[in-house]
Amino acid sequence: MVHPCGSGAFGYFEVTKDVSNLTKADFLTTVGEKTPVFVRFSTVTLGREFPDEARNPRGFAIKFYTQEGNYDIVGLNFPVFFCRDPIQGPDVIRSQYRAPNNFLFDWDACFDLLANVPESNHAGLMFFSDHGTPVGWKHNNGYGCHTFKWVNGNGEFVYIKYHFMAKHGTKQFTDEEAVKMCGEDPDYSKRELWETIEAGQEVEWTAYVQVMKPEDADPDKLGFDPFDVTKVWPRSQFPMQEFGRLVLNKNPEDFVRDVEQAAFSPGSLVPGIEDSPDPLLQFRMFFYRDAQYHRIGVNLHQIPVNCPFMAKSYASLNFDGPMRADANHAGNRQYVPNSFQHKFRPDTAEAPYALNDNVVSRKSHFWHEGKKNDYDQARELWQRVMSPQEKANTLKNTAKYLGKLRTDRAAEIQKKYLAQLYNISPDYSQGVYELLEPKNFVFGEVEKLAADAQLYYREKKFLPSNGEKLVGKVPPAGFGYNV
Ligand code: HEM
Repeated sequence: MVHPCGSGAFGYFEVTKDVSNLTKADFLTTVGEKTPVFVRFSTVTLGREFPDEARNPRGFAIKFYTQEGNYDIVGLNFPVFFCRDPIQGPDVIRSQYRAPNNFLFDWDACFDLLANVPESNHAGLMFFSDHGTPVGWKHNNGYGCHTFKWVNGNGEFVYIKYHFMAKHGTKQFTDEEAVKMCGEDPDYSKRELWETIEAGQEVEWTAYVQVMKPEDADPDKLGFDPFDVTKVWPRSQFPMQEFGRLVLNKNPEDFVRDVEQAAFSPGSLVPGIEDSPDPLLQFRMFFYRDAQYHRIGVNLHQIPVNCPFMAKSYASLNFDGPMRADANHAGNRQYVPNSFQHKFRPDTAEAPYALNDNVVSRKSHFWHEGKKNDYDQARELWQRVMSPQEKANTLKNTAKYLGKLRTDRAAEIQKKYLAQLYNISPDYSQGVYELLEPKNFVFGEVEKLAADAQLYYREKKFLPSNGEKLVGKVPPAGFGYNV
């Protein structure tokens, strides 16, 4: 179970810049238009009653109640995730979770996964920096993380990434301050949001997109895979374009009804916004609802916070079943396309969700797999972006937790993990090693391992094969079945 500890609030999204040339999404086409929203913040792997200032990534999930149905952005306060292969997602979660035999937090598992998955160390660097202990929910930026597609009225599309930048600025606790706050007020983040809104203040983020033309989405030209959720798009190449503001101004009335039973899904899309060929995103589009059908029930959309109450014609796709109490399609056909006129939308023949094209999947040719360039962006973050103070804190935090390993494999895990850091930047690795207590190996062993740490647990079949790569445009010959 993930993201159980969290809280949220209602508000609105307002379009501030015209992006109608990029997307036909109805709620984004008119400057000044306001759409109601609900936003839930969370820690990822810590329990519901666990102190919410503890070291962890933060969930940042937005539900837009649009007139075309609900649209969810289910993001994080990190712009990247720990893995790119969707089937590895549950492993990432379990490695940061409690050990099943004794239910104790398991630092061996956490570092073991980072040690063996080269691409996880971009998010790993953020995790152990003070980014892992932000001051409450409101001093966080929110990121969509994945690459999405915006499609305009002419059927033309661009790839995009979302950024929600905290208007109140970002703030972080040091490890010591966060640990102290966990004891003083285990509900710090939840309380801060609640009290800010109760005091009549608004909490706000400015929304930006980065835009990439499909013909530019070629990893060989870019030097990174634009569909890899462990990578960012450099802002110098893909500038941030403002398009709106996200404002929270109303607290929930009932925690269980409005917050606990909120259900977000990356598959909850509206026309004009589509997925990209990112396999982890495509996987998420399906399984969130499965988790929620188990957690809440099949008619979860009838819970007020999940109900698409703004939709011009609200006809649920869950025909019949338990808890069903609404008009059951109200006499409309329960399938599309059909030959009947829709009772509420007589003017449209379009299916509720029509895809722009049929390129929605990719072969498992991860462009960075097994290459040293997997570390390039983490190196950029370490060497160019982080201040000397931020680096010093990161070294201290990392060494503190790396020193907590207890299993008989501890030294091996520590060495392999430091080999990953060495490939990011030798001084990063050396800095952690110097602060590590106790030291059960010499640094020379780390240097040796680093030579091929990029190949740890790489399956040959996933290494990019000759000439095969995913680019943003449909190849003239199509893919496989598509020829
Ligand atoms: C394959 C990798 C992943 C797995 C297996 C996974 C799994 C899950 C599951 C099972 C839930 C609970 C769904 C529910 O009951 O409502 C969840 C919630 C969530 N996930 Fe993921 N997740 C993955 C990757 C990601 C990524 C990449 C992001 C961000 C871009 C993300 C952001 C979130 C957020 C924000 C929530 C909580 C939403 C809320 O507040 O209710 N997850 N995830």
